[in-house]
Amino acid sequence: MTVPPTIVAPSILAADFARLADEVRAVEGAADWLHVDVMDNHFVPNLTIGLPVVQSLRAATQLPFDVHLMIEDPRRWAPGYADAGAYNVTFHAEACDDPVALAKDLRSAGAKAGLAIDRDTPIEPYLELLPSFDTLLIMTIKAGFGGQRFIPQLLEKVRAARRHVAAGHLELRIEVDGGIAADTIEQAAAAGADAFVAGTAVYGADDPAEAVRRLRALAERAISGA
Ligand SMILES: O=C(CO)[C@@H](O)[C@H](O)COP(=O)(O)O
Ligand SMILES: [Co+2]
Repeated sequence: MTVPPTIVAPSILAADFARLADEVRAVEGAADWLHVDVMDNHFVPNLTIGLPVVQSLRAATQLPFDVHLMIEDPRRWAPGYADAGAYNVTFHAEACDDPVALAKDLRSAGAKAGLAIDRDTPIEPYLELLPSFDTLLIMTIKAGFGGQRFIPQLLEKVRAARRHVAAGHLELRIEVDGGIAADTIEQAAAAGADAFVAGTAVYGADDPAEAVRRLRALAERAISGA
């Protein structure tokens, strides 16, 4: 698989769940990854979908799945998503006492491994773990719900992560998630993010595929400094 320089990942949390396969196909050809938010009503106070839905959806699209686990006990559940064909499986640092061991399990199961950092979690303690990961997901809201307002102060974590990645020559995606839209994506890209989750901004648009293309163009313009 060729690796695009900028990833846009529509979050199906903002899609119409009664028409999920159609909603996914609406962004196929425009999106790079499909972001799948799994919530268990314990780690976050919201409940979404789980493994059976991901397994069924896997057959409905060619898009790589970017699974974002907002669950307790990710060591029990995360490898199942890799087995179901997820491209990238991201779990929260706050929910896991041995993130490096789980990253190894995910890679052994054939997936990329992602570490997520919620709004109130500092990034510094996790920087030294990053060589074990393929993706670092930095929440730009408090995890749990779509449609929240982007918190620009959280981009300081993105800047710190980008500096660390550059200094260590790490191969790591820095993904931002929460409130990413046409008026916020450029700041996130300029701070050093290169993967962008967007739920409301994509599925709330009249033309979701066009919304994805527009977001990517804005991010690429900010990254190139144009
Ligand atoms: O993980 C989450 C929410 O916890 C996100 O992936 C949201 O689904 C993003 O939605 P928008 O903020 O783009 O509406
Ligand atoms: Co998410």
